[in-house]
Amino acid sequence: MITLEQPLTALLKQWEQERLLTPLDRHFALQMSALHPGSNELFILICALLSRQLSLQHSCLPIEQIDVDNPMSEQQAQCRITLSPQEIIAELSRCDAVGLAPEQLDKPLILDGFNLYLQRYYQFESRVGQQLNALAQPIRVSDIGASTNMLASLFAPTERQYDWQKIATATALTQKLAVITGGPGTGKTTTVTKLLLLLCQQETMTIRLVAPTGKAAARLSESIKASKARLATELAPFSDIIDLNALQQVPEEASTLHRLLGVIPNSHRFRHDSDNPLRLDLLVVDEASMVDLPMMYKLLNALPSHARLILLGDQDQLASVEAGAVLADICAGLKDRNGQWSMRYSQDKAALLSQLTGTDLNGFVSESPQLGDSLAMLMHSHRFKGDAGIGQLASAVNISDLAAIIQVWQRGYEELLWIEHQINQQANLGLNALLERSVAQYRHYLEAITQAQDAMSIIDSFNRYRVLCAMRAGEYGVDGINASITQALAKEKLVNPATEFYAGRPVIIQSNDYNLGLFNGDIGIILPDAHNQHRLMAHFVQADGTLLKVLPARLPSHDTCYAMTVHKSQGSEFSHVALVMPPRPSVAQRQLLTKELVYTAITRAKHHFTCLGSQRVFEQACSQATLRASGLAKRLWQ
Ligand SMILES: Nc1ncnc2c1ncn2[C@@H]1O[C@H](COP(=O)(O)OP(=O)(O)OP(=O)(O)O)[C@@H](O)[C@H]1O
Repeated sequence: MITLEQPLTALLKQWEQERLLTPLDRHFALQMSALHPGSNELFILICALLSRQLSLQHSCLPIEQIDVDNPMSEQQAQCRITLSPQEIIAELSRCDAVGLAPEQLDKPLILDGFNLYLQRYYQFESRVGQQLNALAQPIRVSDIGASTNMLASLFAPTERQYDWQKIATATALTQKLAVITGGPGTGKTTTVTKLLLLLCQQETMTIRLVAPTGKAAARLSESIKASKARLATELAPFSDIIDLNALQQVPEEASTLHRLLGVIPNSHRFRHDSDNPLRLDLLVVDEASMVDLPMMYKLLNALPSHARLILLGDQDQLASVEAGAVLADICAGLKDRNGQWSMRYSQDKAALLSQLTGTDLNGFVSESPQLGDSLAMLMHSHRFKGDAGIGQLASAVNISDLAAIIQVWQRGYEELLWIEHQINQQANLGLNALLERSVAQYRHYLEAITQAQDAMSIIDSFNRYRVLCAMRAGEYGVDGINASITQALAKEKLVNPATEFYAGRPVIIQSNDYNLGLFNGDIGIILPDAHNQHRLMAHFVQADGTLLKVLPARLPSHDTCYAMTVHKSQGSEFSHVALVMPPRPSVAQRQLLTKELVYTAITRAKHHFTCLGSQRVFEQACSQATLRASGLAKRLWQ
């Protein structure tokens, strides 16, 4: 069944030392074996593999994907499974600890076809699938003529064959669940603002706006405010058809998902759940790609049965930090075999949308539309004009087109800068060049502090530039780059890092502190207090745009933030982004370097994108797509 070069317990220990397993993975496997006496070595190995899958953010272990000749993918292949996947399944089915879905759900492990789950993750995934399928139902439009007129006023005719923003608005108007996806600047916020305006004209409803992090919530508030202001002017000529007073009912304040659901201190549960549903009629969730599977489960459970749900996000961005890739799974059914996106409507939906938008959508009718009626994709970026370097680079990376990527770099756009690692015996000249540029960029906000400018404008100035790293640890990770930038700034006498908290030190919060109102990912700067110049306070801009001041000693766990991970940058934008990729990544680091990571970093930049890297590593990263094992796409699309 399994051949081993050493006893399995010794191998597990060795794999932990080699970092192929986490201590938790090994303990989980041993604990499962202790709880289920008589379990064989195959079972223990499979438990370790399953736990490792979860540590790597997969939702399950697809048995077919186990490399039986080298299940742990270690260099010396000291373990072999002598069974086929079918035989492994048969063997697991006989284990007391394994239940077969959908009947035996009271066992710690659940086998669903070829996928093995921890019971909790099976519950998350199957319930999220059920809830999304149940939500994806049509809502009757009472006056189609009036809605058609309003849509025509909201969206000026375009030269393009399809106005996807208009189609997305019509989709969300007529469907209880709407998922509006698209890259940066494709108009997700503009579209949702128009939709909310339309709905607010038709009925009074309680609408809530949320995002996964405080930063993303603050950005959503800002975008909705800006979008409302633009609409008020743009739509003035149509005031006979559209009641612009309804714009006032469109909310501007966005909160975090945690705050919406109501955190219970020291508990994984929230105040709102199926027994105590949220009090709202419509919920908009921005940056939905950041929402992980357990969070989506809790959110859907707390949604009242009558409520509409609108998910906004970019399905091509990095998947959530925790398990799952819910948004990508929701969108998966729209991708054909060649990787091209295409809509997938039922006959009725295509007819209704065609009528409402005046665009013939019958070419997108599918015999098995599944979730397709709830999906809308915005395919045209208004931020990156067709010929702009950042937009072109992002698109080429997104489809892993190496020839196009090289061409974009070679065209020499002013907004793109490539810095190659140049390591000699003394130094890395590439790194030095990046540090020099970072000093020049950060100099602006640090000089603003000496000029005693107000905290808001200092924070604003700081937020124009950011260094992003692929990982935390190491010389080219957040830790190393932060140390190097601090040193470079100190050398220029722009900061004095002699003490832990010095004027100008930017900090990023690493955990939630509900009493202080500070959340994981919040970024602030240590500055002299305006009321007492001798006292240093950490200054943060909150989701509602107001300033929060906290005594540095009271800050929850935090780090310096001249550089931050690409993961933590999701939901933020900067005028200038500099991405640092390691020159010689280890095997573990190479797994992190994916096209989604590079794409997310590039699309955080509004005007300039710099990359410190080596061409080979950049190309390898762009060729590697994130794969998250999950059964959700199948539950939604088959
Ligand atoms: N149909 C349009 N025609 C012209 N400009 C547009 C259109 N839609 C959006 N824009 C502009 O494009 C910019 C981005 O729009 P918006 O903020 O709605 O996009 P988004 O997809 O939400 O962006 P992000 O990725 O930043 O969240 C805004 O300046 C907006 O005014």
